[in-house]
Amino acid sequence: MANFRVLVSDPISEQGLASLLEAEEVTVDIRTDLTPDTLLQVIGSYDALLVRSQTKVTAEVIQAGVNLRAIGRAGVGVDNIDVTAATQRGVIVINAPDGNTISTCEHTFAMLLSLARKIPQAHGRLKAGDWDRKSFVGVELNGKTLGILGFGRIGSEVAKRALAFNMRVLAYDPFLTRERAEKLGVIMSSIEEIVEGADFITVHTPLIKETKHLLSSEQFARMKPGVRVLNCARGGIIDEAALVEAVQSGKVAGAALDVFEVEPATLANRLVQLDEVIITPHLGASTEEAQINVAIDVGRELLHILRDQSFKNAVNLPSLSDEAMRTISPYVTLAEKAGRLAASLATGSIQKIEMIYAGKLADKQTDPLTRSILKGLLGYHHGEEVNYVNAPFLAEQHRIRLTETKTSRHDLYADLLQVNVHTETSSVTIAGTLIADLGPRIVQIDDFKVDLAPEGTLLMTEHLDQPGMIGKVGTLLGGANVNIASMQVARRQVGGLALMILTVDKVLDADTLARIESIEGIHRVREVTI
Ligand SMILES: NC(=O)C1=CN([C@@H]2O[C@H](COP(=O)(O)OP(=O)(O)OC[C@H]3O[C@@H](n4cnc5c(N)ncnc54)[C@H](O)[C@@H]3O)[C@@H](O)[C@H]2O)C=CC1
Ligand SMILES: O=C(O)CCC(=O)C(=O)O
Repeated sequence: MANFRVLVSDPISEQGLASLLEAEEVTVDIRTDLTPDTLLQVIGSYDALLVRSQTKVTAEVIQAGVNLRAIGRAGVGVDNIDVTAATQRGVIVINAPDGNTISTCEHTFAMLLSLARKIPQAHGRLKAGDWDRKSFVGVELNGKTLGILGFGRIGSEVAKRALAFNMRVLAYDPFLTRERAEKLGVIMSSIEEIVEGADFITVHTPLIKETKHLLSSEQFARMKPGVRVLNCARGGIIDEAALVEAVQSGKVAGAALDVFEVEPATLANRLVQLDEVIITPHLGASTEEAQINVAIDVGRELLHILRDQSFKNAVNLPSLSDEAMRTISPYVTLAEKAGRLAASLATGSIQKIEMIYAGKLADKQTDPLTRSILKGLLGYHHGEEVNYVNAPFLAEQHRIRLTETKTSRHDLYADLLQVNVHTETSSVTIAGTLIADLGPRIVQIDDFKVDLAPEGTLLMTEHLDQPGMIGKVGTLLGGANVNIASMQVARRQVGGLALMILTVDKVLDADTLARIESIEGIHRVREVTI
């Protein structure tokens, strides 16, 4: 049994990690004391790395992790992981997106109420021995407008609670539909409508190029006087310098922040010092429940990856529903084998790969098939370093043009997957389909119609369609003690070029291949194990 080594380098609930800790084939090392340098020294001997947000998984760490197959994040945001570097190296990055949604939403709501009623400030004053009732007059949430920027898991949960407090909720998210907004009882709005119309604004987007400083001085200028803003998502979505100014000018009556542009935040951050700003040290997901939930989710999926089982929550792979995965998975093997076969027949450096999905396949999510074709194609030349994660990246790196075409009709087959590979000197076409009870079949090689199970070692000859050719090859193979398991012959026209494909029981030596190639009338011989 394989023995996988997993390094857990941040504090993660051991109760949640039980499935990983108890797996017979997995050794888990929990080492939360590693410095960046020691992490670099030890990472080479691990198959997987599990982190929360403390460990910085840099390109250097990923490079040093020569055996790394996966990096797991016990939480949502993966901004402490260099996902691009992981993708380039073919390392899968997974997160645990669902486990801390409710905790972070509840923390946001706790901050919303605290902000409205100045609870932290009043608490601090009384703890200091001062019974001050005048300074802490708050506002009600009842009847106020809450603007939510980013209406994903957390944003939509915040909305439900706000509605229960009789707030009017405006929501903006590029993926929000009117239908969903209506169903949840929120008003689908633009960023401008939220900025100009809300009494409270809360952000729940990831921190990406498009959301960096989503709220900046320009937006603060257009807000209602006395607006209150919250950030329990990521530091940097609200421009901190602009927020300081807006609070000091009185435009913003208060802010509640769980996250900061630089963490840990210190007294050097002016927001930490402003009385109107209430703060927590990135505690959104810090509940017993959330920490167990995210550990269960990430531990389970990591185990699936190590066991080569299907897994969820990959950040650098397309995400498919279970149903979509079920319908597409029978084609995955066909796609990879079609890619490998195409690579074995193509001569010269590949310039362009066309992938055509016809018939029923045209309605499916075909990204996993495209990745499988590329894995088969590029893996033929580059070996094991190519996987589903880095195959598109490697194609891009080799400046190979990729095209994908979908067409809902096919004259002969219910569904057909076709790969056209163009090199600087030639082109190869491979097409395949799934046939009930038989599984994947290759049905076309260039313009030859064939019916071939894509498995085992294939010997392919292109030769002149003339009497005796098959016999000569068969005799030669018999003399070399090579058994033929199956045979296909196709031709364009009588006496023209013909294609023969033999499935043979063992890989041929170079001498036998050369002797076949030297038979008169044989134009080309190729052998591939797929
Ligand atoms: N404070 C904490 O401890 C925690 C913080 N978070 C952070 O909260 C944020 C949201 O998490 P989830 O709701 O789970 O993620 P999610 O992926 O479910 O939702 C994010 C939403 O933001 C939307 N979005 C993306 N670009 C946008 C844009 N330019 N404008 C408006 N919306 C945009 C997306 O369409 C998506 O619906 C993440 O940044 C996450 O890292 C999550 C958990 C704990
Ligand atoms: O691990 C944590 O507590 C941080 C949670 C978080 O920010 C996230 O899941 O994105």
